Amino acid sequence: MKAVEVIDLVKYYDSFQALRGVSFQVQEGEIFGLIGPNGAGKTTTLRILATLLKPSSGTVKIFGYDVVKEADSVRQCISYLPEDAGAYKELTGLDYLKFIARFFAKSESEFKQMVEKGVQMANLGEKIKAKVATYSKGMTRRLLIARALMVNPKLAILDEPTSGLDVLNAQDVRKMIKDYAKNGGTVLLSSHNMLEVDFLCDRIALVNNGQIVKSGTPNQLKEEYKASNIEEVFIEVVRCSGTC
Ligand SMILES: Nc1ncnc2c1ncn2[C@@H]1O[C@H](COP(=O)(O)OP(=O)(O)OP(=O)(O)O)[C@@H](O)[C@H]1O
Repeated sequence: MKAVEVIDLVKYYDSFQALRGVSFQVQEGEIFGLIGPNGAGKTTTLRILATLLKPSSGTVKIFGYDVVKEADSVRQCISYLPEDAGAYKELTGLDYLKFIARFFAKSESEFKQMVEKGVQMANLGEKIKAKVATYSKGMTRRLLIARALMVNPKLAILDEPTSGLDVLNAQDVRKMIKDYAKNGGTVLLSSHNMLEVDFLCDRIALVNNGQIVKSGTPNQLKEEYKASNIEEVFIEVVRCSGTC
């Protein structure tokens, strides 16, 4: 089944056109990455999918539900993690996970399962009982990713999940995302780190200047452009656009 179907998505901020006809699909169980430089339109796309921003035109469906006409049904399928998300600093990590789980769990046993899963995913050891105010950036990010995934969304929308993290924390977060998809979840993420998506994503779309300039599996793209990594592919695609 199609988890995401985006057709000819356009977004204007006043007279500025941030998205110029973006189309892509994500299949259930995939990790799909929107990759591109700062200002390419990744966050705008993700915020529209998360029902936080209205498109100017085009169609977006999440598991068959229209993000404009059926926003409530879409919200029940997704978990969205913004790039600049924060957690309540005065709560402990554990209390924060419990606070979130209360909104989503339909029974006491589901609540317990969610919290247990969140604690396991965040993998913060004894620090889970310390206040979020005492966490490093990496620890907070791990808590937030755990929060987004523990509620078992059909689709996790993660904006720059590893942004600002050191190598070890970034690797932990990537593993959390991989494990989530291995267990049947679908993930749509954005990144401007073109090297990490090789490891993480089943398929990627390269976004530049409000448009998807190329999409495929990382291997397909590297082969097509005889490149050793996605950064080289991106440079080649942008260099060639309009001239090759
Ligand atoms: N609220 C807004 N009002 C006006 N312009 C905006 C607004 N939000 C984004 N933009 C513009 O739209 C374009 C796309 O921005 P967007 O945040 O979607 O890019 P991005 O690919 O997520 O970038 P980054 O990697 O830096 O987060 C940029 O030129 C940005 O300046």
